[in-house]
Amino acid sequence: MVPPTQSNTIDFDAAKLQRLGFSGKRPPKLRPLNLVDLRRQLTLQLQTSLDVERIVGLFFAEVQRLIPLDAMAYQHQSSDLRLEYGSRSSHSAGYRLTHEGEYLGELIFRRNQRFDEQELNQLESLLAALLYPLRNALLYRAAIQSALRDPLTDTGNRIAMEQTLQREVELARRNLQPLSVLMLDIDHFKRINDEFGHGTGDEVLKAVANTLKARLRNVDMVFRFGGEEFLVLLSGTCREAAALVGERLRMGVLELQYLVQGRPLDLSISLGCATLLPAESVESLLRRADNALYVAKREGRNRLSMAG
Ligand SMILES: Nc1nc2c(ncn2[C@@H]2O[C@H](COP(=O)(O)OP(=O)(O)OP(=O)(O)O)[C@@H](O)[C@H]2O)c(=O)[nH]1
Repeated sequence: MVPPTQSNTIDFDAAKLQRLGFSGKRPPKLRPLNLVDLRRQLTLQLQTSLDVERIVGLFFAEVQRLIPLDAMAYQHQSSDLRLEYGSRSSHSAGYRLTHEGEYLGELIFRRNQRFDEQELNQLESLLAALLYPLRNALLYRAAIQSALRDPLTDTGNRIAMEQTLQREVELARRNLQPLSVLMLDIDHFKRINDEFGHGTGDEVLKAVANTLKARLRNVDMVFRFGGEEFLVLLSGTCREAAALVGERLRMGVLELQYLVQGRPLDLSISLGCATLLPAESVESLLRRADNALYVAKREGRNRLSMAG
């Protein structure tokens, strides 16, 4: 398939920035500004986006209209954000950002030349323009992430699964790369619930999900899409490699030492594996994986079955 050359979507962020005299394709050197003008301009520009990377990148570029920098780093661990701009250099000025007591991350400015007192004061003044937009962008990011995650197992939810699958299948086709999926289900899970209660059932779900994540390279590709059903998306993975991953996951759950009331609980999973065929739809891929899972269950559970 040929990649689209034209898009009908409008990037509102970019359009707004352009109206404010700031386009993504910036000239190499921007006109210097004084502190008051730069702060005013920053306040306007930083409000144009809810994307943390965009806001922090914009801040780095604009600050240099007043204060030369070689690099800047930003991190916010709980949001899994670590951004680096420019190249490492010897001197640094670091700030712990907070807004009304709320932690907003750490920002470090770097340069080969020491920062003087006046520059530090100016940096602090400019940082004030960053706080509100950054806080809003972090909140937005958290909201998006929680809308796409299953809170019990901290894996992707069904919406995330559908979005990611669609995107990855299109990419696989465009780049002529293989893609496989593993659909898996905990064996006799109903018995665990019936015998030990739903609380224990929930804990078992978490333990299985953690085992899957620990045994996979890209933990963002695990989705819980039904009660005790998970999907593992393996981009760039052919049938044989997917079978190896499936076996690794099966063994991982089998080896899980899960104790209930001091007694070990025997846990196992059944898996169905399907590899994307040329021109195949997402629905058909999932159907084949589901059929393979059904075969694994029918043939005795605790096994992997490959779709034809
Ligand atoms: N604790 C808990 N149980 C759930 C959750 N979602 C679904 N279930 C239960 O999962 C069980 C699924 O049972 P079945 O579909 O019969 O499958 P099974 O007992 O695993 O049997 P096989 O799949 O055939 O091996 C049901 O008892 C559901 O109530 C959940 O979020 N927490």
